[in-house]
Amino acid sequence: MTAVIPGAIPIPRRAWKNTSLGRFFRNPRSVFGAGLLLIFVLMGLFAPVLTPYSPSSLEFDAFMPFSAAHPLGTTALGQDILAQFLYGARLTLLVGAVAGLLATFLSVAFGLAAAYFGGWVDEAINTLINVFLVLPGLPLIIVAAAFIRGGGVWPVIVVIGFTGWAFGARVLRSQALALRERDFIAAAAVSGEGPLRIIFVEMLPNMAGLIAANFFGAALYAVLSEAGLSFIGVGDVSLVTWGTMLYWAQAKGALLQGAWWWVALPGLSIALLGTSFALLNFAVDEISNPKLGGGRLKMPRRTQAAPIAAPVAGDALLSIKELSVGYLTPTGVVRAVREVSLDVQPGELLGLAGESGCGKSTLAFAATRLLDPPGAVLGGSVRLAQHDLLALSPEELRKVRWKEFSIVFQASMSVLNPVLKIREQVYDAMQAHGVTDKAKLDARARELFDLVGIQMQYLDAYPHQLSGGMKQRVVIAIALALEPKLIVMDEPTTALDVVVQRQILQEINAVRKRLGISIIFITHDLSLLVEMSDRVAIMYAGEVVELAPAHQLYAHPAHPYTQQLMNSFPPMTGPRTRRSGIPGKPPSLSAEIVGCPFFERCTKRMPGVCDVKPLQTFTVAENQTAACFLYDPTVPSEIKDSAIRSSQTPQPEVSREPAHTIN
Ligand SMILES: Nc1ncnc2c1ncn2[C@@H]1O[C@H](COP(=O)(O)OP(=O)(O)OP(=O)(O)O)[C@@H](O)[C@H]1O
Repeated sequence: MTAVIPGAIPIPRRAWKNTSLGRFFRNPRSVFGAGLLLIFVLMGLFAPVLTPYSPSSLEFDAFMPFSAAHPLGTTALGQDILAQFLYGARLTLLVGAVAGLLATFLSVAFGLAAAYFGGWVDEAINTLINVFLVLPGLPLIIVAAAFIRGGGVWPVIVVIGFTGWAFGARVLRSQALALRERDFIAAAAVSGEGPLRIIFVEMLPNMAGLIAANFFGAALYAVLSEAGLSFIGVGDVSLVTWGTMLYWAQAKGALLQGAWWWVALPGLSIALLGTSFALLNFAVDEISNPKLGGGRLKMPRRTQAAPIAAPVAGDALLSIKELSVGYLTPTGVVRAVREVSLDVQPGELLGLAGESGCGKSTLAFAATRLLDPPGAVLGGSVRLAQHDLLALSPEELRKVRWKEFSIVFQASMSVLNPVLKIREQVYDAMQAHGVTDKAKLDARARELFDLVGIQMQYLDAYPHQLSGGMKQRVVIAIALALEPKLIVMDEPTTALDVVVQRQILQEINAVRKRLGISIIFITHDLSLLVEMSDRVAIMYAGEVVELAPAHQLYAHPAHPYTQQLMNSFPPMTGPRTRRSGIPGKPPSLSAEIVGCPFFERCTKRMPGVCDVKPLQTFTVAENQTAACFLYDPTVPSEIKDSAIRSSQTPQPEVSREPAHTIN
């Protein structure tokens, strides 16, 4: 019996009619296509039962009319036409199925290899595909078949298979290339899945419809090619297929003799077989794509979070030291992160904020070894517990990722594979790290769903059946699967509406406190960050310009940039007032920055100090640091006082650029 949770919209148990087989039988095209194919298969299988004659026996008179003994008469050579037709189905289907499979196998192998390995492999395969596509199909088969003429059915199958793969390979290559760029493939690679598993478990199921279409197309091509070859007398005309029936009917003047059915029967059957392949092609495509098979399920009521425990204090879990990261572009190096040092304590939620383009994501990507070229770490170190993250080999990194730390990105719900059920995807991360026991996997999945507030029934849903918020919860559940010590969350809720964002953020915070994991949290919502973080780091132009406990940062922001940033947001309490952004724009990260990067936009700037001295970080209060010369004990207090005084009088605008988005 399905348990009913009050207030929730239960997912009905998967009725038989909702299974792939159920949908197959409810689809008129698949029923008609499969029905036709079944008739032909049964005809071939039961040929010895349906007719007493051998198809090649020449013992009867030529062109005998219809009779009880010969319901379809006889051929010019005295063979029973019904026997020829029934037995002909056997070889015709065999050629279609086996040559279709062979061509499909080659298409999949070449198409996937080209897309997955890229580079010279792709170039070589693409050239081969182009050569096969440029060569005219039928003449190519005729030439090839002429060499192996009279060798039975297998040479015909081989020739058709080897000449019929190129078009499918091109289509599958394009599909695989598109899939390779999808987030869920990148996520599978990041979670440690090997190339074979990625190809066979992640990519192939997503291509099932196309592969099936390819198979039916190739089978149709094979049947028609065999008929064409036989009809013109190439191939083995001593075999009995519908193609050779056409050949003999034409050669012996069946139409002139009035025996039109000798031509019509195999011709019409070939057309009907083609129709059944085409119908099955459409149906399989629909069934293999879960998006076409079910409705969207509604958001369930969230479960109540358990009481929250305080975070555990102790030595730094993550220690980033003087990390410098750049993008090596043709016009020079964009120095996106500049000698950043940050520590994250066990159980701590460290918020990271700053304007768009200040290097938050680059810092998160570089620290977790996810930076792709042209990004490169230019210096510094990252330690997570006992691991020197930047020095780990790919294999060592694979073992550490998900187990020691995991990552949730902006809109990372797109990492969910659309054709795999949520359950399989939750299991995946755990299986990649050696948890294979089904009971343990199931128990853990249930635990995780409970943690992030999703009903268990959704384990058996497909991603498209979940709302955006639920998908994001699933991704967070997956990130929690192996109880990592640290989760890096880069704007994990940006793609969601404000209400769902809040819910999920609160949920994340509750889970974090309950499990004692550390989180680096990047979000555009600074007031929320202040509310939920233990400490907040403010980044500007690739540097951490202020680091302080959240309440301290809120009550006494030290850096003028933080102060101006805070002024850009509505207050958490009190009346709402009109807010403006920070005038001006950050400096170019490609250029050398002398002095304070915020100098041009700062209302408290001290010319002659801030724009000439190398930037340093100063202690402002207990646990609060700021990269600002207002806190430099060597700068005379008169200069500081004058700068602060002048900031209280209206400032000339440095730039009339529109305010920037604050992230
Ligand atoms: N592939 C790239 N090539 C060159 N420059 C890049 C590349 N990716 C990012 N950058 C630059 O690096 C700087 C930091 O970008 P990053 O995405 O880390 O900032 P961010 O603070 O996370 O911004 P956002 O909040 O918009 O994501 C920006 O100036 C950006 O233009």
